[in-house]
Amino acid sequence: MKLDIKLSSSMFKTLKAMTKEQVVAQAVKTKECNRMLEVGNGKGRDFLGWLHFPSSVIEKDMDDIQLTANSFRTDCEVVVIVGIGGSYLGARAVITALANSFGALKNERPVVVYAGHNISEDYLYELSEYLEGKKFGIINISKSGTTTEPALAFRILKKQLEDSIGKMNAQKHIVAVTDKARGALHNLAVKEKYKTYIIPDDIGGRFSVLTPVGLLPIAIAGINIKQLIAGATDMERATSSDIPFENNPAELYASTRNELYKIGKKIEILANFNPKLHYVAEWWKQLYSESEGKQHKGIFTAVVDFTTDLHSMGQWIQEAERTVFETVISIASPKYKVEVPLDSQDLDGLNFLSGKRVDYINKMAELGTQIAHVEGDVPNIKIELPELNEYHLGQLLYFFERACGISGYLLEVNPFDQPGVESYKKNMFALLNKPGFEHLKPGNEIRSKLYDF
Ligand SMILES: O=P(O)(O)OC[C@H]1O[C@](O)(CO)[C@@H](O)[C@@H]1O
Repeated sequence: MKLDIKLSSSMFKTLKAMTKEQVVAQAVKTKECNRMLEVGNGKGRDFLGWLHFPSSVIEKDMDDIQLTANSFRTDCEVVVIVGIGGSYLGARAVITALANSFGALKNERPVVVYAGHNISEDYLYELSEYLEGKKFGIINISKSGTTTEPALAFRILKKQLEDSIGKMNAQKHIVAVTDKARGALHNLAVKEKYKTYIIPDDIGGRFSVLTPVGLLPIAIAGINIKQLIAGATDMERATSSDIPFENNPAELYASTRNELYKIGKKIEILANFNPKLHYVAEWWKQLYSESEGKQHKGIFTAVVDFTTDLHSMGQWIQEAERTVFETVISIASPKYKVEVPLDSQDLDGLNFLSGKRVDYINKMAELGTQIAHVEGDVPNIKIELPELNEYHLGQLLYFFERACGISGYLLEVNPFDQPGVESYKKNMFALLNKPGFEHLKPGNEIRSKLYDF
């Protein structure tokens, strides 16, 4: 088996703040954490379904997802993916990475748009306005089935679709992805006879991209889900605890970032040099911050798109508090070729680059950034993908999931819960007078200090 994602062989030189020996010294403990995932005797053990999910996905299930996707591709000009957090970011990550950046403007169909990931009235108005008169479908994704943001968006979009094509036809253009037995979305889907896909009980939202949660929207966007799963399955094998520590990318990454955390590098910046990776980073941000940020511990996760953000965050990264390290996702070969043309007048002074590929210039920017940041005491981990395609993206997603589980155990937290997310929800429900939450209403005195409404 070919393992295509590699952590840079010069990684230990670029850590600067610590040595290879320091990381290798954690091999035994890291492997123990990886085994805890495999044996299922660690914290959050009821949520380990993602661990062997890629290798257990059956062809028949993928074919069924593909069939549903094909019917949406044929029938719809626009498909709205409704969801938030882990019920949306994975799909958006893969679709943004692999679809043409200007597909919608080139009239490629269906256009995939998103809703339910915010509570903006203006966003919903503009979305409804855009959908007016178009053939559209809705994929509504929520494991709990009760999350306010997607439930609200779905209620509005469902009405628009029913008003436009009638209730019976609307039923054929709505799919629910949710729990097999519980939650408002499950009940609604049964009542309305929607086609439904199940999110397994033992897979939490942020670990669900390789289940129907991610696979259905990704297939609707015309992306090969079998290749995605093939990549993830190979990475499942490559990160098993049987693989020696120094060849095991998930163990190496988990161990390195935890050692950096211990020496005061409290912030991890995930950087890319290709805007197509922006949502992969957003997905990673949720994965690691919800998994590790608890008990007053955990690395703070931040995302930058380079070179864009070198012209904004670059200053901070180079010279502010030395509490950051950087993980760079690098794509070895781009899909297309663009060369800098020769200009006889050279008014812009760029002829020194003529004949060079744009990617070569980008790679020099990447190397220059790595050298500058390492010299500025920002340790640098590089994750290299040979190219941006379904297979390597499948590898990358699984790699991050596996490393996240290991890393959470190294930090001695439960990487599979998110109790802190409930606090804002409780206050919001109380403020909105949701039945059952009245007693939690923040006191008027505190409210008057905080809010002006
Ligand atoms: O799929 P659901 O239940 O709507 O949850 C969406 C997201 O909300 C959270 O529960 C809290 O942010 C995440 O863990 C999850 O990914």
